[in-house]
Amino acid sequence: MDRAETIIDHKNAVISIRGLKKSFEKNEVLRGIDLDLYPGENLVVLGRSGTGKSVLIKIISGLLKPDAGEVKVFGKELTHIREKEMQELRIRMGFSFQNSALYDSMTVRKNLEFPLVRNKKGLSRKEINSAVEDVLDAVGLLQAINQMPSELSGGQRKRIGIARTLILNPEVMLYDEPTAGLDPITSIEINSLINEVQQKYKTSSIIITHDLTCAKMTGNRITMLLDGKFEREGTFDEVFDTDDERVKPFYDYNFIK
Ligand SMILES: Nc1ncnc2c1ncn2[C@@H]1O[C@H](COP(=O)(O)OP(=O)(O)OP(=O)(O)O)[C@@H](O)[C@H]1O
Repeated sequence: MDRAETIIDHKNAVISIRGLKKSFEKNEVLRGIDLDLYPGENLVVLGRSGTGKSVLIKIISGLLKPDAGEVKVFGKELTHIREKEMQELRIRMGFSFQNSALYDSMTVRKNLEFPLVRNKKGLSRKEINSAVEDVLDAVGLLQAINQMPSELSGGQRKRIGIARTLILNPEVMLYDEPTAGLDPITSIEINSLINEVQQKYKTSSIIITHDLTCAKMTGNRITMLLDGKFEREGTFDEVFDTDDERVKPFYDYNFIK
C-alpha cells in the first residue's frame, strides 16, 4: 500500500526532542539532536550503522538516560519521570524490534495474548480472542494463529512481531530496521504493511533504517543522522538532492548507480 499523504499538525508533536546529547565515555554518539514527531506521520530516521539510531530509540523509550537535552513524549519530559509513569507511556508506544522478539516456545496466539493479558487486566476470553484475531487479520496472517514461530518465514515473523505490538493499540510505533534480513520483495510487503498500519491504526511512527526503498516507500518525512546530528531533513528527493559526500554514497549504493 502507498503511504498516506499526511496533513501535518505542527503544533502538537507527540514526541519532541531538543538538544539531546549522549556519549559513552569518549564516544560522542548523539551531539545535539532536535526532532519532532507529528501526529499521523511516518518519520524515517536514516543513518549508517553505529550512528546512534538505536540509542535514540532507547532514549525515547526510557531505557537509556540522556546526558543533556529535553525529551518529551506525549508532552511528558522523560528526564525526571518516575518508573511507573514511564511504564504508562511505554504502553502507548509500540516497539517493533529488529529480531521480532517472539517467544519461540509459544504459538502465535500465545505470543499475541501475552502482552495483552500482562498490560490490560480483566479482559474476557472472548475479548482476548477477538483482539488476537483482529491484529492477525490486519497483518494478513490469521491462518498462522496456531503455528509456532519456528514454522514461519522471516517476513511472517516480522508481521507477527508487528501484530504483537499493535495489540495494545499504540499511538506511536517505533520500527527498528523493519526490513533487516528480508529479501527485496518481502521488504516491500513489510513497507506496505507499515503504511497500512499508519492508515488503519492512525499511528505516528519513527522508522529507523538504512534501507532507502523502505525510506522512500514509508516516509512522509525523512531525516538523516550524520555525525551525531540531524543534518538533512525533508522528503526523500529533498534529502538526496545534495553533493554531500556523506550522503551520496548511501544513495548510489542502494540504487546501484
Ligand atoms: N550501552 C552502550 N554502552 C556503550 N556504547 C554503546 C552502548 N549502546 C550503544 N553504544 C555505542 O553507540 C554507538 C551507536 O550505537 P547504535 O546501536 O545506536 O547504532 P545504530 O545506528 O543503531 O547502528 P545499527 O544500524 O548497526 O544498528 C555505537 O558506537 C555503539 O558502540
